[in-house]
Parts: sequence; C-alpha cells; structure tokens
Amino acid sequence: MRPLLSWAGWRAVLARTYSPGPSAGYRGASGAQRYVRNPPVGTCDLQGELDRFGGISVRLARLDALDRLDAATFQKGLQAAVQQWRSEGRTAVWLHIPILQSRFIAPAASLGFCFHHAELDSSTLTLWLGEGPSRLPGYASHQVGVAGAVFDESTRKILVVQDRNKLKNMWKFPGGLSEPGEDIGDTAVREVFEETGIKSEFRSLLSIRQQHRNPGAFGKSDMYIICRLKPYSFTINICQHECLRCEWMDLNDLAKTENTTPITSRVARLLLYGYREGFDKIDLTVEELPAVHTGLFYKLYHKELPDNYKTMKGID
Ligand SMILES: NC(=O)C1=CN([C@@H]2O[C@H](COP(=O)(O)OP(=O)(O)OC[C@H]3O[C@@H](n4cnc5c(N)ncnc54)[C@H](O)[C@@H]3O)[C@@H](O)[C@H]2O)C=CC1
Ligand SMILES: [Mg+2]
Repeated sequence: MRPLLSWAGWRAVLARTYSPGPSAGYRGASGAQRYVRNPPVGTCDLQGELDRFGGISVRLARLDALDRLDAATFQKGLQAAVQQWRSEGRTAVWLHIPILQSRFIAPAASLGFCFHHAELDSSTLTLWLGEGPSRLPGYASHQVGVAGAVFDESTRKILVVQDRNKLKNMWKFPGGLSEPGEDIGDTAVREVFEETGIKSEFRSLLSIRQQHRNPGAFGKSDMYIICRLKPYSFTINICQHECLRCEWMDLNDLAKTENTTPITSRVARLLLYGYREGFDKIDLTVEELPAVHTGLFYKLYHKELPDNYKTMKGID
C-alpha cells in the first residue's frame, strides 16, 4: 500500500500537475471556460474552473494522487482554497466528488458545503460565497411519468390495465417513468409496449397532472403526462411483473365506470369529446424546433397553429 501524502507532499503534487503554462490560467471576461490561476504554492492548490456566474467548479476526479490524500489534509486544503476564492470575490463553489472518494464529503460539509445532487457515481456539493441568500438553482424538482391512452378510432376501444402490487385495482392507462433524455411520446410508446405488448405511435399530448410531495417520487413532485397514441398491433401480451389485467375497453364504458382513477376518468371523457367533436379540440401536437444553442433541438407542444400564423405571412 502506498503511504498517504503529507500536506506539503500533496501541495507539491498538485503544483506539479496543475501549474499553468504561460497561456493558461484566468483569461479575463471573454474566455468561455477559464481555469482559475494557481495561486502561489502555500496558499491554495485546489484548481477549479470558473463559470459565467463567477462560481468555481472543482472536479476531484481530475486530481491525481487523490487516493493518497487523507480527509484532514483535504479539509485544510479546501479551507485555504475557499478563503482564497472568497477574497477573489467568487460567488460559489461546486465540488464534484466521485463516490469512491466520499470520505471528502464530511470535511467539506464541516466547512459549510451542502449536497446539491448525486448521480450514480458522484455527488455534487455547493457552497454559496456571494452576498445574501444563495442564488444557486436547485436540482430536479419533479419526476416525470408518462401514460399512453391508446385509442382505436375504428372500434372505439381504448387500452386499459390494472396494476399488480396495488391495494385497490382500478383501470388506468399503461405508462411509467420517463428515462433521462427520452422524449415524452417515446416514453408512452415504450411503456405501453413493455406493459401490454401493443405497438403504437404518438399522436398528441392530452393532459398534464402535477402533484407535490408524491410518496412514489421520493417526496419530490410528480408530473404525470397522458398522451394519445394510435395502435398498430392489437394482440395483448401482458407484463406479468407489473400488470394484473389488460383489455381493450369501449371508450364509453371507461368514461362511465367508477372502477377507475379520477385522472383516467377525466381523460376518457376528454377523449370521448375529441372522438365526437374532432381531436383538434383536445390535442396538443408536437413540433421540433432548433434551440438557441448550436446543434440542439427541442420538442414544442401546443394546440394546432395555422401555417400562416407560424410564418406570420399575410398576418397584420
Ligand atoms: N392516476 C393514475 O392512473 C396513476 C398514475 N401513475 C403515475 O405513473 C407514473 C409512474 O408509473 P409506474 O407505472 O409506477 O412506473 P413504471 O411503469 O416505470 O414502473 C415502476 C416499476 O418499479 C417498481 N417499483 C416501484 N417502486 C419500487 C420499489 N420501492 N421497490 C421495488 N420496485 C419498485 C414497480 O413494481 C414497477 O415495476 C407516475 O408519474 C405516477 O404518478 C401511477 C399509477 C396510477
Ligand atoms: Mg407502469
């Protein structure tokens, strides 16, 4: 086993590893992402990146010899670094800690750092250095669940399931949690297929429910979105893990039954209205637009907008 480095040794390692070349270091306000200049050895050696809000981001995974640094030595170095950043007028510190280096969490917390969020293999702590209360944005506030109301217009049948593992069995639409980076419509199509074996395609977004302090969302808020889907296969192949029953039900029956959840009942009635009066009355359709950030796109959902209004051609 390699010996732990002393504070002096650790300082030397960092100085060797991160000493900026002639062009490195703080580059002034025009630089997109800037490294903060290493201060003279002996004052502070934790190097971070400056963000556009004046905060410093320190990624411990980028530091060599981290496995040989003990918690007390780290605390001393971090305390000196924070003092330095405060004197330079930095607004905040973001400290990214790999899960295997979690022994550095307690020393950071003792200096006032708090958890911002954790992912699978790392946690991020923050310390506000600016004036007044922290203006740092919080982490994700909602989980997103998506259900598919798979409606066959030719037979007026709608696909419904009853969950296994529920105290009370009620009819509902198949659905589940959205995965990171997944489009809403893709979640609905995927979940419907996984739970019922039915293949379908996205048509529109029908409703959004927001519920706070949801027990199934680890105390966070829950956003539950219901999409209208069009089926293109009809043979049910139920997921035994999650579903107890699944069937094609007449839409009128679902709209009238008491054996369903309030949200399912309301959306069944909405669908019935759309089926009779035209889906344009209830649909929020989707369009992909370019984001301001180069190369990125997003999905925008809204009621149908005539082309001349989209282009404003011939509109006063
Ligand atoms: N009003 C309604 O009709 C209902 C709406 N929802 C909404 O649907 C979304 C979630 O859909 P789900 O079908 O629940 O998600 P999902 O389809 O992604 O399935 C979740 C899976 O995780 C499993 N699971 C959940 N908690 C677990 C735990 N603690 N330990 C082990 N396994 C666990 C479940 O058994 C299930 O297999 C949420 O947005 C929720 O609010 C859910 C039920 C009814
Ligand atoms: Mg589900």
